[in-house]
This record gives sequence, structure tokens and C-alpha cells, in this order.
Amino acid sequence: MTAPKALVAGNWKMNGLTSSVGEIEKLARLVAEKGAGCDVLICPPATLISNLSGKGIDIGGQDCHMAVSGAHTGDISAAMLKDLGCNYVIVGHSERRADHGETNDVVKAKALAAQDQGLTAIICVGETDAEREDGSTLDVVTSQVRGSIPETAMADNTVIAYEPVWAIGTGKTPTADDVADVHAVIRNLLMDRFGDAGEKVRIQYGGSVKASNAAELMSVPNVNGALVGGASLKAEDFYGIIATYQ
Ligand SMILES: O=C(CO)COP(=O)(O)O
Repeated sequence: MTAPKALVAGNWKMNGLTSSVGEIEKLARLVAEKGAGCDVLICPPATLISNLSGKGIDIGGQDCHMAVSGAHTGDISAAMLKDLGCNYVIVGHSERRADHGETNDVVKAKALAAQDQGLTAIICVGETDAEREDGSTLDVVTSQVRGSIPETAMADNTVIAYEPVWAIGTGKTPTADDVADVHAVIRNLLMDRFGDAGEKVRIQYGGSVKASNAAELMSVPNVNGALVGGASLKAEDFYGIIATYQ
């Protein structure tokens, strides 16, 4: 089976104001003029989803609650994201696993809520620096992948993002060989889970991806795109990563 079409996604985290509309318009112009050999997605803060949608770039959420609605002050549901035209939502980002105590069970429930609404769940996994130091990277990633994918998930509404926590926002990246090892393990888990359709699930790499290292990271076997933080905030920087798929 041929590799799935890559997904290059920007996670803006808690960055961006209404003035960021100009950035998405610039990105849409770059993609329209120069092309993109991958799917392109921006996940802005929830406050900006309405402003940024309809500009020619797919828009997704950064998180969702596991319930459809209810008394959950400050949260938003997958149904609300769907209502605004999102097709994707990130769940289980390490900043949420760490800052909000999200366990694999919570991440799985959020992914299920997303998939129930017809959204594709981008499920994030990745080891901390301490876990890497003690040699448990593959064990951690294995239990996160196994524990975070809903029983009813399908290959085409599931994306896995491998984001080593120590590589996020640090300028450090694993070697291409290390990325290959982790992605091969994830691919095998997906084949166990989905059978042959596991080949179709996109496995993104995330953590200090920028235009200057994207070509090397994106050419690693079983890397099907990137989840990009800092370098997704400026259209030209982000397009430099997208362009590796021309
Ligand atoms: O956490 C990330 C994307 O979700 C990666 O962030 P950086 O690209 O800023 O390292």
C-alpha cells in the first residue's frame, strides 16, 4: 500500500488575536500559488476558529471535552467544533496531559467524542525527558497509543502525532533513526489495531519542526506529516515546512 497523504498541521496553542486573519490569508495565498503536496491544517485557539474558517485552509480544534454539552465551565465540545466547520481536533497534547492531568482514559474519551461527531482525532503521544533518559520511550509510546485510541475508532478518523515532550519548543529533535524506530513501533500497533487499514493512518512527527529540518524529518519512513507549534505562527515559515511535500 502507498503511504497515506501527509498532514502538516499547525498548532497555534495560546497564540493569535483577531489580527491573525492576515496570516491565514497569506498562508492560503501561498498554498494556492505554490501548491501543497499534503493536507494543510491550522488549529488556532477556539476564539479564532470563526474568524479563520472559510479562508481556504482547514481549521481544527486544539482540545475538546468528552461530553457533547453540559455544565463544564470554560470547556468546548466536539459538537461545537463541528458546528464551526472543523474537521479535526487535537487530543492528548502533552501540554494538556501534563497541565491538566489528562490520562490515557481521558484522552480516549475525548477522541471518542470527536469521532462520534465526525471529526478526525489527532491523538498525541510522546515521552518526557526523564522517560527517554531511562530508556522507556518505546514502552511509554506503546501504552499511550494502546490506551488512547477508542475501541470504535477507524483508520480514517484517527491520526497519531508522536511528539517527544523534550523536543517541544526546545529546538532539540531526535535523530532520524530514533524517529524511525518510534514510528515503526506505532505503525505496528496500528496494524495490530486496524489490520491492513493501519497502513492508512497518518503518523505525524512533532517537536521543533521548522523549514530547515523538515526535509530530513519528513523523509523518515512512517512519518506522514508534522504537527508544528512555533513555526506555524508565520505563514512563510509554515509554508516552508509544507513545501517539503511538493
Ligand atoms: O507541541 C508542538 C505541536 O503540537 C510542537 O511545538 P514546537 O513546534 O513549537 O516545538
